[in-house]
Amino acid sequence: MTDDSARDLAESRGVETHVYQPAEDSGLLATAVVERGRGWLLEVGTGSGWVAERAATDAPEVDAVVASDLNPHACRAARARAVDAVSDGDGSEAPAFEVVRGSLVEPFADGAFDTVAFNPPYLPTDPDNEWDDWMERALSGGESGRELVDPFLDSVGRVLAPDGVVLLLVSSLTGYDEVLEHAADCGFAHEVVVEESYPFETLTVVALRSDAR
Ligand SMILES: C[S@@+](CC[C@H](N)C(=O)[O-])C[C@H]1O[C@@H](n2cnc3c(N)ncnc32)[C@H](O)[C@@H]1O
Repeated sequence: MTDDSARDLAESRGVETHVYQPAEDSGLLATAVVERGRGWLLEVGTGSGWVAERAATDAPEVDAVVASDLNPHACRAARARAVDAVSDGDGSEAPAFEVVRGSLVEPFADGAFDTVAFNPPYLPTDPDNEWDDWMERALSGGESGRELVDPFLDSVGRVLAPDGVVLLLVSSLTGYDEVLEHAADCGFAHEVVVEESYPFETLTVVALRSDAR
């Protein structure tokens, strides 16, 4: 079977091929966001928008939520979720959160957010096995697993308000120590918010704050 016919079959059976659906990693990030999110919150790489909805509806210290993704299918799914999340869901009320299409924090102004949350694509992927679709963009962190995490850490400080916090999901598959070393090089101190171990990986959400405070 060709890749295209496999995809057609998956689509005709309603199997999601374009948008990452909530999984254990999403659940851990949502727990951290509800516990630690505050003020204006940006969720980078929102996928289905499920974490952003939790931030908008369940996080007591969060005032407003913006969700972003590079994937246009994800942006559409997240926008539909944001509309459905308000009481009548017919579009007459403001959506529960705003959705912006763009890469990492590029679309956003300096110092705009008190909290930035990210569950990045993190699986180390052999370049010969890249599969080149939106699901690859959701899952693959390139050869090292850190091809999105590193540029995110390099740029996120720009959009953080003074005293802002980053909530970043890190997998042991991506290299926990390497990610935290890069975060330290970018001027962040870290603290573990929540951690779970599974048969093949340990997932940790770290809170990162500028260590220049
Ligand atoms: C592991 S999924 C997480 C989805 C969702 N946040 C969750 O926890 O269920 C990673 C998401 O990052 C998005 N993504 C990949 N590259 C991106 C980029 N350069 N800028 C913004 N989002 C990106 C993918 O499209 C995908 O939706």
